[in-house]
Amino acid sequence: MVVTPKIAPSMLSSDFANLASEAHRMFNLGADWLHMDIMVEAENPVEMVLVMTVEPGFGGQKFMPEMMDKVRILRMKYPSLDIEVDGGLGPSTIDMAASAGANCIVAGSSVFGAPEPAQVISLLRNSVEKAQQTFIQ
Ligand SMILES: O=C(CO)[C@H](O)[C@H](O)COP(=O)(O)O
Repeated sequence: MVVTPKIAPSMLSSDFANLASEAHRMFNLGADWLHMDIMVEAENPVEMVLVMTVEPGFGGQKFMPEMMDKVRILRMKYPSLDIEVDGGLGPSTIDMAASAGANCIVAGSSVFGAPEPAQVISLLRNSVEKAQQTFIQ
């Protein structure tokens, strides 16, 4: 079973005064999900694991490649689990996360700060799909 790529622009990087239009804009540009930092208590079995690739709390931080070991181990053990990475992801870092096995990509500043956010969303998705081809072979 191959998990599908899910690209999730982080609303932390959006215009908070216009959240509804920012959300519509991202979906219209090709986003699958929107990422919002909300803490809740979970009672359900695990559906997705999030590996933070920056310190939680704010956008625009540097990607931590050392977190990819966790992603790799999780992907080896759980081939059909949604594995999300969050922080510092964009065109220059996505291949590290995708090749480690992440399929859900949270990206804030690289999407909201891009002149063409749709191109970044598409690039992130393509990178995950391309990496998944190498897993299948
Ligand atoms: O949840 C977050 C921090 O807690 C943000 O989603 C994360 O930092 C994404 O921002 P960027 O892509 O700019 O690093």
